[in-house]
Amino acid sequence: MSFIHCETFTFTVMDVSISSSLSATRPSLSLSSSSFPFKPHNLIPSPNFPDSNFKSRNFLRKALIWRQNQPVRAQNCNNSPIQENSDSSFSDDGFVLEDVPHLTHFLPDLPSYPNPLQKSQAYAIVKQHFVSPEAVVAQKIVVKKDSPRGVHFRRAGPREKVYFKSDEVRACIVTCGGLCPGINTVIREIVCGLNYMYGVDDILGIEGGYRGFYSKNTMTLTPKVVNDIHKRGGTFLRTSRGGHDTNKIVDNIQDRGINQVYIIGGDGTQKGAALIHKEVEKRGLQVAVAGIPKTIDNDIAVIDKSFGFDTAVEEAQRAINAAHVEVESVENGVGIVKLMGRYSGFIAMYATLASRDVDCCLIPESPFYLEGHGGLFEFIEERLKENGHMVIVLAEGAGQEYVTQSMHAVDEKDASGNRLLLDVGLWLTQKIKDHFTEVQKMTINLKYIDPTYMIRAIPSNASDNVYCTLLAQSAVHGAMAGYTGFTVGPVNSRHAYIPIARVTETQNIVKVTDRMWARLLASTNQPSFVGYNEVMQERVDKGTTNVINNMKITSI
Ligand SMILES: Nc1ncnc2c1ncn2[C@@H]1O[C@H](COP(=O)(O)OP(=O)(O)O)[C@@H](O)[C@H]1O
Ligand SMILES: O=P(O)(O)OC[C@H]1O[C@](O)(COP(=O)(O)O)[C@@H](O)[C@@H]1O
Ligand SMILES: [Mg+2]
Repeated sequence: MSFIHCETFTFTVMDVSISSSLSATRPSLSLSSSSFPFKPHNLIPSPNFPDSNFKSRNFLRKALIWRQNQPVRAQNCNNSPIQENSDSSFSDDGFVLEDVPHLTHFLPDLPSYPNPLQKSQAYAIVKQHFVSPEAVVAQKIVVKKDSPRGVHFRRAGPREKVYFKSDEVRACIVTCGGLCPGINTVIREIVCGLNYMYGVDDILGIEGGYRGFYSKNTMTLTPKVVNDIHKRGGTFLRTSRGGHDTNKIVDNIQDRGINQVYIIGGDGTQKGAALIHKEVEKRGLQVAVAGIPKTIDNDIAVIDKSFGFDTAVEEAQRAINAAHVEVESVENGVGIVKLMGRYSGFIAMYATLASRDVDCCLIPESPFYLEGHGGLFEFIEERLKENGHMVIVLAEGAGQEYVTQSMHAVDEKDASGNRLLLDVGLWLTQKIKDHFTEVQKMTINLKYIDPTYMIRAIPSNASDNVYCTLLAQSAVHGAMAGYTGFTVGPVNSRHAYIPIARVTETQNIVKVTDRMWARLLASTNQPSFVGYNEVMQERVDKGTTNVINNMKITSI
């Protein structure tokens, strides 16, 4: 068994089963990484680790070749050679650690200090004060007996050593992108965590998103100032889209003497955080950059779930209930509820599964069609005959291709470059109305509810509050321990430090081939629309249209 990793190097290799017997001797070995030519989030695969699980196959192949050509030099994490454990040998069990950067990677002489939590009353009773440097969290927990051990992330939590003296910390917090329930709780808990756990009392709030670094004044944050903010929706610090200017931001960080930056935001924000981290590293500044992932859409990769998502699903129930009450009180009532979800239908899917009053859920990941056998119109007709009413839940990103084409709209973008969506709810309402009055000659009662901003603006519920606290405290522990360029989040229910690139390279979407979507289909009994392509092709073959894309629109 062998264990090769090092907090002090950018690249990490682990070919190891971490066992408790090993942790006592901390069998950490490191490879000299100076000659390593590329560093996509510090990942080195074990030699026989199958790269089919990864997007960056090429990288892994190169890493593998590089790794096989390297002389192995055993060291511990303080760079002093250690004796290889007797039961340590290189094993090809496919263990991979995707490590996060550490300040000592580019500031090797940075002094460390004992963690003040050692003396904390709160932690006095905890069996193991500090998270062992060997503790990692597996990305995949459902495995087969002989499958490679796979990707792991560093477990989040307090470390024995910190790389900042409490009275030398000047932290700042910024919130960017769209709103989401729970942002204020995260702000509050970063401030309180820094203050109560580490005695830090110099914390600045950057107002109005990234551009606030260079165009606004800062506000001083103390536990007293943020005491009540978790009871409010929105963000106490305000937010914005666009305005990310890496150099101006880092100039400002430098000018203000900030050495810990906490960045709360979605995929766009995290990409910005990665750039800030890189610039900080380039300038050789002792500045820890910590990202806290935020999105109501739950589309951030790797982490189990984003904060505010549970609150959103819960609040969505109120809109669905209202739609249901309305439509069951009239004849042929059809309720349409639009929920957020730009590219992913998680809110719609979970709200549907939770509600039991929803007859049909439409999400961006599962294309649907309106006319013909197996189409939405046919399904609505059946449900109305059967029950006299029905409720449709619609994610805002669903059917965008239809709406765009029918409105001949041009692509518009917001200040951050995100495509602006058209209102699919209004479009669908009109289509259903037209179909049933003009084609079916049937009177229906349509009620369209768009609760999106009402959902996004509420404070977080109890479970999200707890979750936000964990995120905030993990971020604080990570920054104090000298980690940087990382994002925090739960992976299989354990909080971990994840390289930022890992959460921005892909977006989480509902996998319609997974069992969860099947559960939804089984609960609503809606059409799966899987025949979509076949139907379209059939129509093209029949000569009704020449272009599949046009067909989608002209036939609706
Ligand atoms: N690729 C990127 N590189 C640097 N900054 C970015 C990038 N994408 C977005 N940002 C910045 O991140 C902030 C929030 O991005 P946005 O996409 O609006 O929200 P979210 O972070 O929730 O996805 C904005 O200030 C924007 O300028
Ligand atoms: O109207 P805004 O503020 O641009 O926000 C709308 C978008 O924000 C979202 O809530 C996602 O926001 P983020 O990208 O900031 O996470 C989407 O669901 C929605 O399309
Ligand atoms: Mg986004």
